[in-house]
Amino acid sequence: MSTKILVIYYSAYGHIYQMAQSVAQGAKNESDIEVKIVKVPEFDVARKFLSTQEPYVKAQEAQKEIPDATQEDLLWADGIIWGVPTRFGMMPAQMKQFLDAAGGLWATGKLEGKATGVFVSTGSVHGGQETTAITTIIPLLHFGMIYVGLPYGENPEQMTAEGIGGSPYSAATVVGPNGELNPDQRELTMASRLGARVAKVAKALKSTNL
Ligand SMILES: Cc1cc2nc3c(=O)[nH]c(=O)nc-3n(C[C@H](O)[C@H](O)[C@H](O)COP(=O)(O)O)c2cc1C
Repeated sequence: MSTKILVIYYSAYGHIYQMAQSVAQGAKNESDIEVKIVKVPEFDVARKFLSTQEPYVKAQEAQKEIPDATQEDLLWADGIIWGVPTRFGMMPAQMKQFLDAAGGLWATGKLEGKATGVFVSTGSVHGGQETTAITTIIPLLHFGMIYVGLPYGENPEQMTAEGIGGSPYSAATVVGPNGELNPDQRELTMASRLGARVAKVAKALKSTNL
């Protein structure tokens, strides 16, 4: 039976959505992997406010075919990769709400043993790429998931003094203060390698029945 990888993300302005596609492609390139992409539902109150912004409206239009995430998706998956745009150096409330609502899965240990990884985005280089990844890891460990990072050995693009995303903790992109940048090819490559790495670990864990 194939190993199932869920790419679950929230993306107001589309950058994390672009990264999600590379993550999914990297997972799909591995043998015997089934991939599903879902988005964390928007808050009604946020939609009302953000819908006055053209970049938000455009980005949501581009994602309209992506189904909203459910807790069943989390149960379906053998590996779960989370796309998290930085809000004040940590995950957005939309993502936190989704995780909080899945507390029943924590209580029953339903996500324990699943491989997991994270990709993030920030406006600025030092706006919280690493804090967002590391603080996202905390609830994932509470759920009992097995965290997969992005080591330098597989991702030499990280070894640079340039202001691009990517660290041992997660794949990442820097979008610019006004969201004016698209993910750099190196950031997309690292995202794709993260997808492949989580897929491989999920497959290995599945074969051990952990
Ligand atoms: C309320 C809010 C808070 C933000 N906080 C940060 C921050 O702390 N550091 C940073 O670099 N960027 C910050 N940003 C910029 C977002 O990280 C950026 O818009 C996001 O990464 C783009 O991803 P998306 O296009 O997938 O939505 C913030 C944006 C918003 C709307």
